[in-house]
Amino acid sequence: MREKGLLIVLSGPSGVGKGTVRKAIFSQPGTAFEYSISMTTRLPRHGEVDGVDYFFKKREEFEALIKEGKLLEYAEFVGNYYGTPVDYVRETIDSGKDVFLEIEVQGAKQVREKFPEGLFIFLAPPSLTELESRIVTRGTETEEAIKGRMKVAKEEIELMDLYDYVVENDHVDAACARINAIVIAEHCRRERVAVLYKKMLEAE
Ligand SMILES: Nc1ncnc2c1ncn2[C@@H]1O[C@H](COP(=O)(O)OP(=O)(O)OP(=O)(O)O)[C@@H](O)[C@H]1O
Ligand SMILES: Nc1nc2c(ncn2[C@@H]2O[C@H](COP(=O)(O)O)[C@@H](O)[C@H]2O)c(=O)[nH]1
Repeated sequence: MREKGLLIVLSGPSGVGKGTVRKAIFSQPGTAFEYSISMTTRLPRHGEVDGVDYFFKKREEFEALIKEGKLLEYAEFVGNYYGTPVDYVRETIDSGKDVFLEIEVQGAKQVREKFPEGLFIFLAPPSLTELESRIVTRGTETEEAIKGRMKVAKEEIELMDLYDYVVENDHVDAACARINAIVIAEHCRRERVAVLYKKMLEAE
Protein backbone atom coordinates (compact mmCIF):
# COMPACT_ATOMS: atom_id res chain seq x y z
CA MET A 1 0.00 0.00 0.00
CA ARG A 2 1.23 3.52 -0.80
CA GLU A 3 2.50 5.59 2.16
CA LYS A 4 0.11 8.49 2.84
CA GLY A 5 1.33 12.07 2.64
CA LEU A 6 1.52 14.38 5.64
CA LEU A 7 -1.19 16.91 6.42
CA ILE A 8 0.71 20.03 7.49
CA VAL A 9 -1.36 22.77 9.11
CA LEU A 10 0.18 26.22 9.49
CA SER A 11 -1.95 28.45 11.67
CA GLY A 12 -1.60 31.63 13.67
CA PRO A 13 -3.05 35.11 13.96
CA SER A 14 -3.89 37.29 11.01
CA GLY A 15 -0.87 39.31 9.90
CA VAL A 16 1.76 37.12 11.56
CA GLY A 17 3.15 36.23 8.13
CA LYS A 18 1.63 32.81 7.32
CA GLY A 19 1.15 33.67 3.65
CA THR A 20 4.60 35.24 3.36
CA VAL A 21 6.31 32.25 4.97
CA ARG A 22 4.24 29.75 2.96
CA LYS A 23 5.08 31.50 -0.33
CA ALA A 24 8.77 31.56 0.62
CA ILE A 25 8.69 27.81 1.38
CA PHE A 26 6.93 27.05 -1.90
CA SER A 27 9.41 29.15 -3.88
CA GLN A 28 12.35 27.02 -2.66
CA PRO A 29 13.62 24.61 -5.31
CA GLY A 30 12.63 21.02 -4.61
CA THR A 31 9.72 21.80 -2.29
CA ALA A 32 7.46 18.78 -2.44
CA PHE A 33 4.35 20.14 -0.68
CA GLU A 34 1.02 20.75 -2.36
CA TYR A 35 -0.88 23.86 -1.27
CA SER A 36 -4.57 23.53 -0.49
CA ILE A 37 -6.33 26.62 -1.88
CA SER A 38 -9.07 27.71 0.51
CA MET A 39 -12.55 28.98 -0.22
CA THR A 40 -13.73 32.30 1.14
CA THR A 41 -16.64 34.71 0.96
CA ARG A 42 -14.24 37.65 1.45
CA LEU A 43 -13.87 39.99 -1.52
CA PRO A 44 -10.58 39.65 -3.44
CA ARG A 45 -7.85 42.10 -2.45
CA HIS A 46 -6.01 44.05 -5.10
CA GLY A 47 -3.93 41.53 -7.10
CA GLU A 48 -5.58 38.41 -5.70
CA VAL A 49 -6.62 35.85 -8.31
CA ASP A 50 -9.54 33.42 -8.09
CA GLY A 51 -8.26 29.84 -8.02
CA VAL A 52 -4.74 30.95 -7.03
CA ASP A 53 -5.06 32.88 -3.76
CA TYR A 54 -8.54 31.62 -2.90
CA PHE A 55 -11.67 30.26 -4.54
CA PHE A 56 -13.89 33.31 -4.02
CA LYS A 57 -17.51 32.33 -3.32
CA LYS A 58 -20.82 34.03 -2.60
CA ARG A 59 -22.20 33.43 0.88
CA GLU A 60 -25.00 31.19 -0.40
CA GLU A 61 -22.55 29.13 -2.47
CA PHE A 62 -20.34 28.65 0.58
CA GLU A 63 -23.31 27.63 2.73
CA ALA A 64 -24.34 25.07 0.08
CA LEU A 65 -20.80 23.59 0.20
CA ILE A 66 -21.09 23.29 3.99
CA LYS A 67 -24.42 21.45 3.64
CA GLU A 68 -23.00 19.11 0.98
CA GLY A 69 -20.10 18.17 3.27
CA LYS A 70 -17.51 19.49 0.82
CA LEU A 71 -15.36 21.20 3.46
CA LEU A 72 -12.85 19.54 5.74
CA GLU A 73 -13.25 22.51 8.09
CA TYR A 74 -14.63 26.01 7.95
CA ALA A 75 -14.85 29.05 10.19
CA GLU A 76 -16.41 32.47 10.22
CA PHE A 77 -13.55 34.91 10.73
CA VAL A 78 -14.29 38.62 11.29
CA GLY A 79 -17.45 38.53 9.13
CA ASN A 80 -16.42 36.14 6.34
CA TYR A 81 -16.41 32.39 5.82
CA TYR A 82 -13.17 30.53 5.12
CA GLY A 83 -12.91 26.78 4.47
CA THR A 84 -10.79 23.93 3.14
CA PRO A 85 -12.08 21.77 0.26
CA VAL A 86 -12.03 18.20 1.57
CA ASP A 87 -11.66 16.27 -1.71
CA TYR A 88 -8.38 17.95 -2.67
CA VAL A 89 -6.87 17.24 0.75
CA ARG A 90 -7.94 13.57 0.77
CA GLU A 91 -6.81 12.92 -2.82
CA THR A 92 -3.42 14.58 -2.27
CA ILE A 93 -2.68 12.71 0.94
CA ASP A 94 -3.86 9.41 -0.55
CA SER A 95 -1.52 9.94 -3.52
CA GLY A 96 1.39 10.07 -1.05
CA LYS A 97 2.04 13.83 -1.30
CA ASP A 98 2.22 16.25 1.62
CA VAL A 99 -0.52 18.86 1.69
CA PHE A 100 -0.08 22.25 3.30
CA LEU A 101 -3.00 24.20 4.84
CA GLU A 102 -2.73 27.83 5.91
CA ILE A 103 -5.74 28.49 8.11
CA GLU A 104 -6.91 30.27 11.25
CA VAL A 105 -7.15 28.67 14.68
CA GLN A 106 -10.83 27.54 14.85
CA GLY A 107 -10.35 25.69 11.56
CA ALA A 108 -7.11 24.11 12.78
CA LYS A 109 -8.99 22.78 15.84
CA GLN A 110 -11.54 21.12 13.58
CA VAL A 111 -8.80 19.55 11.44
CA ARG A 112 -7.11 18.22 14.59
CA GLU A 113 -10.38 16.45 15.52
CA LYS A 114 -10.73 14.85 12.07
CA PHE A 115 -7.01 14.26 11.32
CA PRO A 116 -5.22 13.87 14.67
CA GLU A 117 -2.24 12.45 12.73
CA GLY A 118 -1.69 15.85 11.07
CA LEU A 119 1.29 18.07 11.85
CA PHE A 120 0.13 21.27 13.54
CA ILE A 121 2.41 24.33 13.56
CA PHE A 122 1.55 27.67 15.13
CA LEU A 123 3.30 30.70 13.66
CA ALA A 124 3.78 33.29 16.41
CA PRO A 125 4.66 36.98 16.16
CA PRO A 126 7.63 38.41 18.09
CA SER A 127 5.10 40.64 19.94
CA LEU A 128 1.54 41.96 19.66
CA THR A 129 2.89 45.39 18.75
CA GLU A 130 4.85 43.88 15.86
CA LEU A 131 1.75 41.90 14.81
CA GLU A 132 -0.40 45.04 14.65
CA SER A 133 2.34 46.88 12.80
CA ARG A 134 2.47 44.08 10.18
CA ILE A 135 -1.30 44.20 9.57
CA VAL A 136 -1.21 47.99 9.36
CA THR A 137 1.82 47.98 7.03
CA ARG A 138 0.17 45.42 4.74
CA GLY A 139 -2.44 48.09 4.08
CA THR A 140 -5.30 45.73 3.20
CA GLU A 141 -7.64 46.26 6.13
CA THR A 142 -9.76 49.14 7.40
CA GLU A 143 -9.07 50.48 10.89
CA GLU A 144 -12.17 48.65 12.14
CA ALA A 145 -11.10 45.36 10.55
CA ILE A 146 -7.64 45.70 12.13
CA LYS A 147 -9.26 46.13 15.55
CA GLY A 148 -11.38 43.00 14.93
CA ARG A 149 -8.38 40.95 13.77
CA MET A 150 -6.25 42.07 16.75
CA LYS A 151 -9.04 41.10 19.17
CA VAL A 152 -9.24 37.62 17.63
CA ALA A 153 -5.41 37.41 17.54
CA LYS A 154 -5.19 37.71 21.32
CA GLU A 155 -7.64 34.79 21.71
CA GLU A 156 -5.75 32.73 19.12
CA ILE A 157 -2.36 33.26 20.76
CA GLU A 158 -3.76 31.80 23.99
CA LEU A 159 -4.37 28.52 22.12
CA MET A 160 -0.82 28.02 20.84
CA ASP A 161 -0.22 25.27 23.41
CA LEU A 162 -2.59 23.01 21.47
CA TYR A 163 -0.09 22.79 18.60
CA ASP A 164 2.71 20.29 18.04
CA TYR A 165 5.17 23.15 17.38
CA VAL A 166 5.34 26.90 17.81
CA VAL A 167 7.55 28.78 15.35
CA GLU A 168 8.37 32.43 15.87
CA ASN A 169 8.24 34.46 12.67
CA ASP A 170 10.96 36.91 13.60
CA HIS A 171 12.61 36.65 10.17
CA VAL A 172 11.00 34.98 7.19
CA ASP A 173 14.09 32.90 6.25
CA ALA A 174 14.52 31.68 9.83
CA ALA A 175 10.83 30.75 10.14
CA CYS A 176 10.97 28.82 6.82
CA ALA A 177 14.08 26.94 7.93
CA ARG A 178 12.40 25.97 11.22
CA ILE A 179 9.27 24.72 9.43
CA ASN A 180 11.31 22.73 6.90
CA ALA A 181 13.29 21.16 9.75
CA ILE A 182 10.07 20.21 11.59
CA VAL A 183 8.63 18.55 8.48
CA ILE A 184 11.86 16.63 7.78
CA ALA A 185 11.99 15.44 11.40
CA GLU A 186 8.35 14.37 11.27
CA HIS A 187 8.96 12.33 8.12
CA CYS A 188 11.96 10.63 9.73
CA ARG A 189 9.93 9.85 12.85
CA ARG A 190 7.05 8.32 10.89
CA GLU A 191 9.28 6.41 8.49
CA ARG A 192 11.26 5.03 11.40
CA VAL A 193 8.09 3.86 13.13
CA ALA A 194 6.88 2.26 9.87
CA VAL A 195 10.21 0.48 9.26
CA LEU A 196 10.35 -0.88 12.82
CA TYR A 197 6.76 -2.05 12.59
CA LYS A 198 7.47 -3.85 9.29
CA LYS A 199 10.58 -5.48 10.79
CA MET A 200 8.58 -6.69 13.77
CA LEU A 201 5.92 -8.22 11.51
CA GLU A 202 8.58 -9.91 9.36
CA ALA A 203 10.26 -11.37 12.45
CA GLU A 204 7.05 -13.10 13.55
N1 LIG B 1 9.24 38.02 9.46
C1 LIG B 1 8.64 39.16 9.06
N2 LIG B 1 9.18 40.35 9.37
C2 LIG B 1 8.58 41.50 8.99
N3 LIG B 1 7.43 41.56 8.25
C3 LIG B 1 6.86 40.40 7.92
C4 LIG B 1 7.42 39.13 8.28
N4 LIG B 1 6.62 38.16 7.81
C5 LIG B 1 5.60 38.77 7.15
N5 LIG B 1 5.74 40.12 7.22
C6 LIG B 1 4.83 41.13 6.66
O1 LIG B 1 3.66 41.14 7.48
C7 LIG B 1 2.50 41.39 6.69
C8 LIG B 1 1.49 40.28 6.91
O2 LIG B 1 2.00 39.11 6.33
P1 LIG B 1 1.01 38.01 5.69
O3 LIG B 1 0.02 38.64 4.80
O4 LIG B 1 1.89 36.95 5.11
O5 LIG B 1 0.31 37.48 7.02
P2 LIG B 1 -0.81 36.36 7.20
O6 LIG B 1 -0.55 35.70 8.49
O7 LIG B 1 -0.85 35.47 5.98
O8 LIG B 1 -2.10 37.22 7.25
P3 LIG B 1 -3.64 36.76 7.06
O9 LIG B 1 -3.85 35.68 8.04
O10 LIG B 1 -4.41 37.99 7.36
O11 LIG B 1 -3.81 36.30 5.64
C9 LIG B 1 2.96 41.53 5.25
O12 LIG B 1 3.07 42.91 4.93
C10 LIG B 1 4.33 40.85 5.24
O13 LIG B 1 5.20 41.38 4.27
N1 LIG C 1 -10.43 28.17 8.95
C1 LIG C 1 -9.86 28.62 7.84
N2 LIG C 1 -9.16 29.77 7.85
C2 LIG C 1 -8.59 30.17 6.71
C3 LIG C 1 -8.70 29.44 5.52
N3 LIG C 1 -8.04 30.12 4.55
C4 LIG C 1 -7.51 31.20 5.13
N4 LIG C 1 -7.84 31.24 6.42
C5 LIG C 1 -7.46 32.22 7.45
O1 LIG C 1 -8.42 33.25 7.53
C6 LIG C 1 -7.79 34.43 8.09
C7 LIG C 1 -8.10 35.64 7.26
O2 LIG C 1 -7.54 35.50 5.97
P1 LIG C 1 -7.37 36.79 5.00
O3 LIG C 1 -6.87 36.20 3.70
O4 LIG C 1 -8.69 37.44 4.89
O5 LIG C 1 -6.37 37.69 5.66
C8 LIG C 1 -6.30 34.12 8.10
O6 LIG C 1 -5.92 33.75 9.42
C9 LIG C 1 -6.18 32.96 7.16
O7 LIG C 1 -5.06 32.13 7.44
C10 LIG C 1 -9.45 28.24 5.55
O8 LIG C 1 -9.61 27.52 4.55
N5 LIG C 1 -10.00 27.87 6.71
